[in-house]
Amino acid sequence: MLYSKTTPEQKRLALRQGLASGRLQQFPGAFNPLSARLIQEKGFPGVYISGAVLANDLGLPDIGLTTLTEVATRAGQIARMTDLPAIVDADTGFGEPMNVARTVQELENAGLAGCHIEDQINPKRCGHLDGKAVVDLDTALKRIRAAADARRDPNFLIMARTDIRATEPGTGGLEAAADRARALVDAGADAIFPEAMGTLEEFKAIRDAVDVPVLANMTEFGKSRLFTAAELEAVGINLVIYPVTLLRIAMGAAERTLEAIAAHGTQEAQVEEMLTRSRLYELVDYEAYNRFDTSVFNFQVPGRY
Ligand SMILES: C[C@](O)(C(=O)O)[C@H](CC(=O)O)C(=O)O
Repeated sequence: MLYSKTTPEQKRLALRQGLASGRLQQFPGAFNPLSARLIQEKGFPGVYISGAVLANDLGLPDIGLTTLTEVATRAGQIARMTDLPAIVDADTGFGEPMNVARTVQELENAGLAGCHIEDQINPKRCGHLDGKAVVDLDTALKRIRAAADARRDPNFLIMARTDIRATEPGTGGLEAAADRARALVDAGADAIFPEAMGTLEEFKAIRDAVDVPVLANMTEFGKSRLFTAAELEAVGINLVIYPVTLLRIAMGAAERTLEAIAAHGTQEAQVEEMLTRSRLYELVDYEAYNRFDTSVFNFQVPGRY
């Protein structure tokens, strides 16, 4: 009932333990607090909170328009509804290294278990689009150093994302990504998110370059094929995210339903696809609120007062 009773510290520890377990951690992207409940119920070990989803949810493109306050607030609302650790996309960290430091502290305050900070210039783009540019190495490293220094809980995960792969064609970009990944780890990154890897061999090259956990981004309609968990595990990937999957599928269903209502004057044919009223109530733990109400109502004030 209400918010999760698992503390942010416990969630961060669970995230660290999951990453150290040697098993691939699958983190689906929650597009709202309720979907985080569903992710937990289905047995996943964690929740991802996508910057693209947070921006798109506001009707905005994912080009760095959202503010730290918006991201921390919404990510916090999602994180508090689940016992699972939640990792949020902190884009470029919302400014200079000093801003990155504040970003990390605000995300800690919001109950997140970790975040990733990338090396794109502003305005940033989706990592799977062309025409991206990255900041120089010095700036990229300072962002990560600032993030690592600012955290108060040593288990808050600082993940460095590098977008450099797609800025240089051929193997040049891959070598640049491996070099940058090594430097980012030296600057304090706990994990690496190599963006827009094309093949499993590319993921493996980054895996071999660093000795911290490596993330794979299985976003649809992007530059990477949708590798299975088994394929990713076989090349040593530790964490896989499905950032926009649930939003895309939910919006797809919403679009089809609106078309059906417009065409047929009823949603009758769509009802079978819906979460039923009772299933929805189950997800929000409706019964627990009723029990709480009854127990408070029946509470007997002890006679000594
Ligand atoms: C991971 C990502 O940064 C996100 O915001 O979720 C996006 C996902 C997407 O646009 O599909 C990305 O840049 O890959």
